[in-house]
Amino acid sequence: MTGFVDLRGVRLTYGGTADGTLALDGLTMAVNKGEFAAVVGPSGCGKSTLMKLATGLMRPQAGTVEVAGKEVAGPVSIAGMAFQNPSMLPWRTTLDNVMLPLEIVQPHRSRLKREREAYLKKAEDLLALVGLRGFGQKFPWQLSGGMQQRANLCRALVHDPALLMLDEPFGALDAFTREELWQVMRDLHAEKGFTTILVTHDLREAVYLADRIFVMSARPGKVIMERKIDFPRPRPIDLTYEAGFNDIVHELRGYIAEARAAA
Ligand SMILES: Nc1ncnc2c1ncn2[C@@H]1O[C@H](COP(=O)(O)OP(=O)(O)OP(=O)(O)O)[C@@H](O)[C@H]1O
Repeated sequence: MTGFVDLRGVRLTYGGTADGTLALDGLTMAVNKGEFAAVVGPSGCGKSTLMKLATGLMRPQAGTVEVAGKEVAGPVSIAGMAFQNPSMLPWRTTLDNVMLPLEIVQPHRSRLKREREAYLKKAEDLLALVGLRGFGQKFPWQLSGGMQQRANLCRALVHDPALLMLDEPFGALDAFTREELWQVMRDLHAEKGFTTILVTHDLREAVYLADRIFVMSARPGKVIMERKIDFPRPRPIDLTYEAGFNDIVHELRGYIAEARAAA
């Protein structure tokens, strides 16, 4: 069975195949439709590179990358992305930042002028869903880091992507804000049902949010193991303080320590 996101035998070298950096080699993974997948691994193992391949920002030198049954040959328009740095445009209001993908991604781009009111409502509804009701007219620099990251998630989701790619989106936040945002993410995923791939260094974050965790080797990265996470949903945040939860975090930590030692 092929996954909604399907990478097979992928190799990616930066800066020329002869003397470049081999980032990924023999990477194979398949993420099912609607699944919340997390990718963890030693620093520099190629996690961000994997995200660039799955969103079509780069092409592999060997192997195949498919999304929704189609070989990825350019930027994947059904994907939304959010990174550690929200990078909001400071001269646009929060609402206008959230609306930005609609000015770029088809078919929304052609419809935006005609259906502006409906799109505005959609963006405002998303802001409300992440706890930012009434903040649309503020500029990003008037928001806290956690609020900016909430708005960033809205921007990644405003064009209803079937696939959401998250690269360390909560990494720069304090522990309390991070836990709040995990719950926001949990609820958005439950409500919208998009397929998600989350790259994170935070094993608690991975275990709390994911249905399945892919563990990568040290560079050149490949998937060395998959761990299914069966906690029922919706998952209360207190789960992260339970013994069974911490056992899984500890188990994953062991795999990564082994991968680092084998490098
Ligand atoms: N544009 C680039 N040019 C050359 N080498 C690169 C480039 N981007 C990444 N690399 C190298 O490829 C390897 C994988 O990088 P990547 O950023 O994918 O790893 P990562 O797992 O996301 O890292 P981290 O855990 O530190 O965030 C690293 O050795 C990195 O130095």
